[in-house]
Amino acid sequence: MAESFGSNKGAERVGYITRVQSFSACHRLHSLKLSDDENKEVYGKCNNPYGHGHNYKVEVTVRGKIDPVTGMVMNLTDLKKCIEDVIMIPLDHKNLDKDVPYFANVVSTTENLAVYIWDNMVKALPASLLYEIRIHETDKNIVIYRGE
Ligand SMILES: Nc1nc2c(c(=O)[nH]1)N=C([C@H](O)[C@H](O)COP(=O)(O)OP(=O)(O)OP(=O)(O)O)CN2
Ligand SMILES: [Zn+2]
Repeated sequence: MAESFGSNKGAERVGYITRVQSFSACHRLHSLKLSDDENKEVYGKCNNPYGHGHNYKVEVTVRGKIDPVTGMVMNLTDLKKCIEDVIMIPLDHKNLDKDVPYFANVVSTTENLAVYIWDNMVKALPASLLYEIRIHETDKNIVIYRGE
């Protein structure tokens, strides 16, 4: 009976670890596939030609086996370095639409920002570890992307 409380689960335990990173950037929601009037209609105030800013908060979650020797899914210090390379250097204090080539013809919605971060984080992390990118665009607007 006592075994069912965790002592006999075998060697493999799976854990999820998350690191949170904030960054500031400005953008404008504007689709090259829509007319100016359609853009105004779809994006409203967020289509303002002079843009607007956000203090984004990104949660990067990795999932994997808890190494029985190190006790870690991965070293959070290594995850911190990946976040610096993938999020902070290219995005912090940037104009997403003008400074980040990816958004030259991709609308800088938070959904697309999550895809951008996912695609680059996947390349920076060991294989199969990335589980979720969660972005708080504002206190009220949250986007989740899991690579689907
Ligand atoms: N599906 C999406 N919809 C919207 C996005 C987005 O990225 N994906 N983005 C925006 C605007 O860029 C902007 O972020 C909206 O800001 P705002 O309306 O000010 O944010 P809040 O809703 O949190 O503010 P309120 O205080 O409630 O007005 C719009 N849509
Ligand atoms: Zn916005």
